[in-house]
Amino acid sequence: MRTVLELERVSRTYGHGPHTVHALRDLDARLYAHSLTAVMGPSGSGKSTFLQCAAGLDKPTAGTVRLGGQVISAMGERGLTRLRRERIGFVFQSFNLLPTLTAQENVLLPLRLAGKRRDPARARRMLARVGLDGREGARPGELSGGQQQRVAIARALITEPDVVFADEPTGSLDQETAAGVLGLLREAVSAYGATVVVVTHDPEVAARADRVLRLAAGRLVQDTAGVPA
Ligand SMILES: Nc1ncnc2c1ncn2[C@@H]1O[C@H](COP(=O)(O)OP(=O)(O)OP(=O)(O)O)[C@@H](O)[C@H]1O
Repeated sequence: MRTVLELERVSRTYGHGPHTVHALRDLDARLYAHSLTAVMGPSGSGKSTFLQCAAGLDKPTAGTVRLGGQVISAMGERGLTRLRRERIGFVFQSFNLLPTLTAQENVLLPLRLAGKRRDPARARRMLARVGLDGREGARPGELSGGQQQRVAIARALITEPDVVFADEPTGSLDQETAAGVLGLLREAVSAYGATVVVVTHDPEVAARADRVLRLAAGRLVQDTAGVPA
């Protein structure tokens, strides 16, 4: 299994002195290519902090994060912004689509931001793959929650990122719609070879993941892939 992302002895603390919060403590983890990993754990266990450090949205207080062998935990903000645009895809609980743009324009946004060629046919193909054939011109307000999340997934995949990070992607959807969205993330792995990391409380996601990482109090306490925690 090829390692895409590696966290080595990563700690993230907030605050100082007696008020220090240890959100992540000396955490080692590897994420493998072409797999769906669920990151689980109780509220406050460090899941969001893990995602933010792994995705270059936040910097660890100590330790190293490597994406494809490149140390990203030492990169400056400009480099990180570029890296996030070009090599990482994001899917959020609240979809985070731009309300004034159509589905197609939302999907093309990462390419626009990266200064790359925006090919409408490619966006349409991507929207068709997520089951939104014919809805290219719809704005987010005209789409259901599940459909909006499908647009967000298409947007996350259009740059063919090294890793897609999804933060509670099914959190605001009913069970049936959530199952559809989860199926799409699974398909992104099996059909397109994507690497997907989902932070979730949803046991359905964990049940369909290739691997589950469980955090507690900022530590990795369980790894179902059998790598010693
Ligand atoms: N910006 C911040 N300032 C201070 N403390 C923070 C900050 N962000 C997170 N923390 C603390 O770090 C710890 C881990 O938080 P984190 O949000 O990573 O947990 P989580 O597992 O994602 O929780 P949840 O499931 O509730 O979203 C918590 O104790 C939290 O209060």
